[in-house]
Amino acid sequence: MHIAVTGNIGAGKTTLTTMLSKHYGWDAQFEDVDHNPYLEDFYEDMSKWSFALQIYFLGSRFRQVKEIRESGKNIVQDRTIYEDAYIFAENLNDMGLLTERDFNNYSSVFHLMKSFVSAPDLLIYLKSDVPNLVKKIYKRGRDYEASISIEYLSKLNEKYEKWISNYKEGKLLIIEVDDLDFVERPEDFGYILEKIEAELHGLF
Ligand SMILES: Nc1ncnc2c1ncn2[C@@H]1O[C@H](COP(=O)(O)OP(=O)(O)O)[C@@H](O)[C@H]1O
Ligand SMILES: Nc1ncnc2c1ncn2[C@H]1C[C@H](O)[C@@H](COP(=O)(O)O)O1
Repeated sequence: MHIAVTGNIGAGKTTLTTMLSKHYGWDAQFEDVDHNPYLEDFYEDMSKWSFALQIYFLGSRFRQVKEIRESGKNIVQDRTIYEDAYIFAENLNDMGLLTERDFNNYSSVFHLMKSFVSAPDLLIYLKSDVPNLVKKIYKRGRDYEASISIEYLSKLNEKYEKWISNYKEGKLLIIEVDDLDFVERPEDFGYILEKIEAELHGLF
């Protein structure tokens, strides 16, 4: 079983991935954030570092895809390779922060990799509005994320909405998280588990 948790920055992916892996006793796969050699520089100068960061995330995410394929274990994954290409890289290109030449180069590598990628059995989209994302990013308190603008988050949210509304690769569960506190309220976590189990009925 392969479940992936998707959503904008601060939506709660890492938190929910951790909780689900503990609850089901499954392995968790997290994004390469703390040891990422480009992320801090990227937020200081997006135009300069966007290509290097995208290549780094693509490689790191593809390594995860390979591990998921080879391990045969049940896995909960924090963010997918699709988001790097369809959300972040596309948005940086739209914003003029990733040149056409670099975006085309990136996209051709991504499309090659995509042919080796299997979609998760279930994609869980944590849908959140921008003010809530801002609150959560502030609460998490990574210094280098202080420069993230409302405009950047809004554009990413638009990309998420477009991608999710066309997603047909596998089962999809959309959870509106703005009024949920699945950390402090067991009933909210229970609500998410019920939804997951209803979607995966027969696969458990
Ligand atoms: N539903 C929630 N209820 C309460 N706190 C949350 C919730 N989702 C996320 N948080 C908090 O918001 C911050 C960002 O969450 P995180 O899981 O790191 O988001 P993401 O991985 O999507 O960027 C963390 O401090 C986390 O504890
Ligand atoms: N592909 C990406 N391009 C730019 N930035 C990215 C990409 N993937 C992740 N990020 C950033 C966004 C956050 O600052 C950190 C961690 O993501 P999060 O949504 O908080 O788990 O990396």
